[in-house]
Amino acid sequence: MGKHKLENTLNQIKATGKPLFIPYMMAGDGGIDQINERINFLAECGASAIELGIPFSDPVADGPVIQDAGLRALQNGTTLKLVLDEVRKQKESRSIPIILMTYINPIWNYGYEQFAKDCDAAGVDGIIIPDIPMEEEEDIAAQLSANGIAFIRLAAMTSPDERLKKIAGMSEGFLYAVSVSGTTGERAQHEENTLNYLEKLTKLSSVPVLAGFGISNPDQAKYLAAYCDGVIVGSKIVHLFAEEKQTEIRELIGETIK
Ligand SMILES: O=P(O)(O)OC[C@@H](O)[C@@H](O)c1c[nH]c2ccccc12
Repeated sequence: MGKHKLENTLNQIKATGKPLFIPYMMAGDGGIDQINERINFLAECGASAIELGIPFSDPVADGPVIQDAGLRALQNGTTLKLVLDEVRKQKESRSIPIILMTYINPIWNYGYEQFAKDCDAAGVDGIIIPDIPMEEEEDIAAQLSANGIAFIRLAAMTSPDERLKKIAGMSEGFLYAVSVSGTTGERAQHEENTLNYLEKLTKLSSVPVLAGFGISNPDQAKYLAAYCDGVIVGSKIVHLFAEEKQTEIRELIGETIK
């Protein structure tokens, strides 16, 4: 058994032989009252866990689709506090792990210790912070660890092997293998060396490895998932929710994990 519930849940799904599928959704896009509704919908579609984005004014890793969704969410008055309140309401009835994706600035404003406690109280299983370098993560890592929350690390294709090894060894819950160079968003195809990179990370990592960035259809998802444990899909899901194309979301997830 792994140290975190998130890792154990993902490993149980992995043991069924199906690829893991983690959809990303922007909290507050479509309204704050849609947060729990969309989480339930994605769970019912067969998602393995949910990556829930906290909108932020300066989202350096986000491509245009997610940036726009973040703007809409901010205009709806979405804040980290409101999202945690919503997620907490559903804690007892929720059957799927929740991972928060937030830049470090909103966590800093909230206070590291309070943030970690409130995440735990809301039943948040893991955290992704894309803009904190490994060298500066000690304080937030300590608070997350004290509250049993998995700190998911991001691996980059441009990192040398030594660094990848270190990141893979540190990641909790799963390892996020960023599979393009650049920001989030749909891509027609992935570079050929992505496959070697995923294979390498899968060998290095003791937690599940999921590929994310640039994936928007079941063929791409299955192609990459054959070299790791599963995929994360963001922009495509965000885009389909914004157009209220829930049926297409169901097909995308269903086709990938079938
Ligand atoms: O949108 P894409 O290309 O499908 O990529 C997933 C991504 O959106 C999601 O995981 C995410 C959204 N914002 C991020 C910032 C950093 C890392 C990851 C993310």
